[in-house]
Amino acid sequence: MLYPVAWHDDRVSLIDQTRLPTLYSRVEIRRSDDMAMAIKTMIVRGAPAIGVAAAYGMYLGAREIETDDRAEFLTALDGVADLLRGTRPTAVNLFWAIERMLKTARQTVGSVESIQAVLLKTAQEIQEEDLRTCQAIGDRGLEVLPESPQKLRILTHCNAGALATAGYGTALGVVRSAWREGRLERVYANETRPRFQGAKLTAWECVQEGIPVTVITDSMAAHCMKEGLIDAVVVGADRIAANGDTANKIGTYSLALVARAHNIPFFVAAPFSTVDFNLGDGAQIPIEERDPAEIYRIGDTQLTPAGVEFYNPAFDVTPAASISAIVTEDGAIPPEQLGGRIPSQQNS
Ligand SMILES: CSC[C@H]1O[C@H](OP(=O)(O)O)[C@H](O)[C@@H]1O
Repeated sequence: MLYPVAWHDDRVSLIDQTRLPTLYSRVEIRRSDDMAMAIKTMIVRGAPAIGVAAAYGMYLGAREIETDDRAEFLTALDGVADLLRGTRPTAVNLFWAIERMLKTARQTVGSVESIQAVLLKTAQEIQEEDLRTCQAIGDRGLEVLPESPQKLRILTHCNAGALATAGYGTALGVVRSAWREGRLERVYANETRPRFQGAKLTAWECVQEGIPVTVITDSMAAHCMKEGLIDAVVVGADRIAANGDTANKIGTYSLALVARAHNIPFFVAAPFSTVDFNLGDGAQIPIEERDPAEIYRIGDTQLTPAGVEFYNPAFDVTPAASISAIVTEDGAIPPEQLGGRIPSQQNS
């Protein structure tokens, strides 16, 4: 099993996803500011993985606070939360994980040391919960994939795999479950400009497990669907509004429109924890804009002339009406029914 975030004795170990696929390496994180930087620079990325990393970042920050005074400790912990909140704005998992750690600290009676101990345990619970959730999503996805005598060809976008979660993956979790059950012919992986998460990360995960994978450029996806090469599209999510509108990697929206035009089922695979029931629709989802250098530079190669301007939104929002179903750990839900599933206390 692939774990992008792992706790070892006194530190967090992250797979450095900026070095894959050419180099598998792990970065050791001992401080909250280093964890914040790791999230911002996408050493660790993917909504659930970001939530797990932020939870450990909260513990690392709590460990740095040198006071025995409870009030002083909780005030300083708020500062750690602000540091981590400032990393990336779209993945809701980051924010609920931070809030859950803060709530745990406030509700824990006893010494600062005892609060710190509970915070580490809570971060580990968030990680373990996400792994179980992803495995459930993967298996529940089997219930909605097209029934076919032939094995399926599933198109996915970006990386919603083990690398983007505590392990196993959401969209790629569905792929893993289909592969395990002998229902998958191959994955078509959109390369996913500008950071190439599909070409670099999804393809790497598939190759590690012997899952046949065809990498295509984003601009080829519509042609592949039109040519009958794709049986289903399964993607992840960074934040889902209560009406089912879904924010995911830039390029997801156009995939959904083309899939619908060709009557190809389009599924979002995501844990309930990615649903932000505080947002009525997708227009309210904050969309991260990243460094334009991601567009104009690949390695040492400059792609554009001087004098041009850039626009680099990292996500777009797919309307609920373009989504066939949202596959959660509790099964597939028509997006329009999501609002009726508000949990008693979301991510408490
Ligand atoms: C399992 S959801 C992963 C989700 O996060 C990715 O974004 P990024 O690589 O920028 O963190 C992408 O939207 C994936 O679908």
